[in-house]
Amino acid sequence: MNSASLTCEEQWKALEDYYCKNKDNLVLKELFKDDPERFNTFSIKLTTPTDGDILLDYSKNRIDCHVMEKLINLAKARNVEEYRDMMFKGSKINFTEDRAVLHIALRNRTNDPIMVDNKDVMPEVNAVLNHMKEFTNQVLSGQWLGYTSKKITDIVNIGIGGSDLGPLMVTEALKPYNKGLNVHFVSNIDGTHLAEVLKKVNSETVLFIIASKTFTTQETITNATSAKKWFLAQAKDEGAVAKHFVALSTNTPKVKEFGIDTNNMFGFWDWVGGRYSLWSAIGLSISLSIGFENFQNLLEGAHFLDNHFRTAPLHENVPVLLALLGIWYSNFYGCETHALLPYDQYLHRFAAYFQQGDMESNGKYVTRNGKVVNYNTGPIVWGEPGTNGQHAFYQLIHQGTRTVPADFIAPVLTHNPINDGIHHNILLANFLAQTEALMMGKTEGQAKAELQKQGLSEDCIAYLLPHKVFQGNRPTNSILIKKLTPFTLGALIATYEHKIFTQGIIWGINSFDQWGVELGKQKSFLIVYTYISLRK
Ligand SMILES: O=P(O)(O)OC[C@H]1O[C@@](O)(CO)[C@@H](O)[C@@H]1O
Repeated sequence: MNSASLTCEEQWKALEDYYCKNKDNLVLKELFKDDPERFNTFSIKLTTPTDGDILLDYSKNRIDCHVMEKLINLAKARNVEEYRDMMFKGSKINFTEDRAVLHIALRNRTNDPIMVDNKDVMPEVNAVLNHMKEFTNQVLSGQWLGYTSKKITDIVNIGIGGSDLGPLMVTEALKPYNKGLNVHFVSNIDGTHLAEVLKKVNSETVLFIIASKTFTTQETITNATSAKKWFLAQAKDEGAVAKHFVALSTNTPKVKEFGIDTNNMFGFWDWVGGRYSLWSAIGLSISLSIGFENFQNLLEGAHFLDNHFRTAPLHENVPVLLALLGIWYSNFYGCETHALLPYDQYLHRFAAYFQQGDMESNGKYVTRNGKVVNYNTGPIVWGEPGTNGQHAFYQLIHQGTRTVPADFIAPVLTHNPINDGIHHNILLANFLAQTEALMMGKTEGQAKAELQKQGLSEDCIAYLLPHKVFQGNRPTNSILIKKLTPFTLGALIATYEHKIFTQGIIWGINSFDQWGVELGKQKSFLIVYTYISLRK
């Protein structure tokens, strides 16, 4: 029987059988020795229109062609392609909230109609983009003036989760494109977060952006209320609020109730998930930071990757391959975590962003059929930029008892070639050396030879030797972009969004609701109200 025609269960069993028989035979240094073409076999290059190539090198994974064939067959058996097409068409695949999942519409640069409830969403998407463009240009040109007729110098984005992490990560990543505004983010209910920012801004030249899809999130509304109180204590005029507060939300009544002029509201829709919302009005702080044209380039990059994901065959599909490799480690090697290791300081919030993106999407244990899973779903996602991580946790990655699949990400070119580029050369050397060292390890013979060169006694060598051996065979992906630009960042983020989507479909879970965050919130409300009532 052609293995592609097996059922899901049979495909999963085929992978389990292959894993059990071959898990100890998949030794990377042997696989490379046996196949000089291994890199070419297990790497993919995407050529962008103007921002160079994007390379995925997945050759340093514990796979061979049989594993990849079985994983692709599993994806097919789990109808990944069908669900992908349903998402792009606007089907309500977020089945517990009866919503479409259409962050791809926010960056649908071809403007092809996308229907939700028999209505093309693109006219409204474009209307909000035009409003964002107009407002961005007004603020950056100095046309938009505060209550004392001064231009805006600082923006403060008040939001949390998807209303904070995306704008924060992107504005940090694209700092080289900043147009001059000082950009601040307040998210934590801890008063320290807002207090420290308020020390840095002037009520006459600050613009507060209240970012909240629901406009009911306790942290955000509390922070926004305190910011407004601080502002009015200085401006002393309710009329001044309209010049210094804008809202990003789906909830017009709540925005009005807060006291923000709905002309200063940038809307979006319930089919935009919070953790997928940076492409929407939630991205206003990004647009104000880097300019609307660069925000559009961010959208273009994501759209480029959307087209790749939508059209490339599964075995040449970057997000699908990353997803399947993650499944191979989570569900067969039993790995609990996945590390995102960007070798670029501008991407220092990249892992944090995908902690929500991945863990709030796939941290689920019930399938679309309402059954409790009997397999692992979303991994614990973590990471820090290189080379800092090397001095923090690489000891565990190299010699710990756990296998930590890791994605190494780097730009070939830096924005800051200081000191004749020596810094970037060292950074990239570490990027390359670490993935090789994780793969090759260090044998007892190699470690012994090194110790002997140090002139140590035989007893000392025997004592130290076990600690100096590296088992190696530790899996990594290497992702290289030409340079960190709005386009390549957009493509990179979309890559991981679609990886998460693909894994959720294979696990049969809903990646687009987040009931798990509600329980804690409800209890915190109860405690707050109890505390307040007791104080009276
Ligand atoms: O944008 P908002 O509605 O204020 O929600 C903020 C965040 O809160 C959640 O934890 C959901 O309650 C995240 O999913 C969301 O991004």
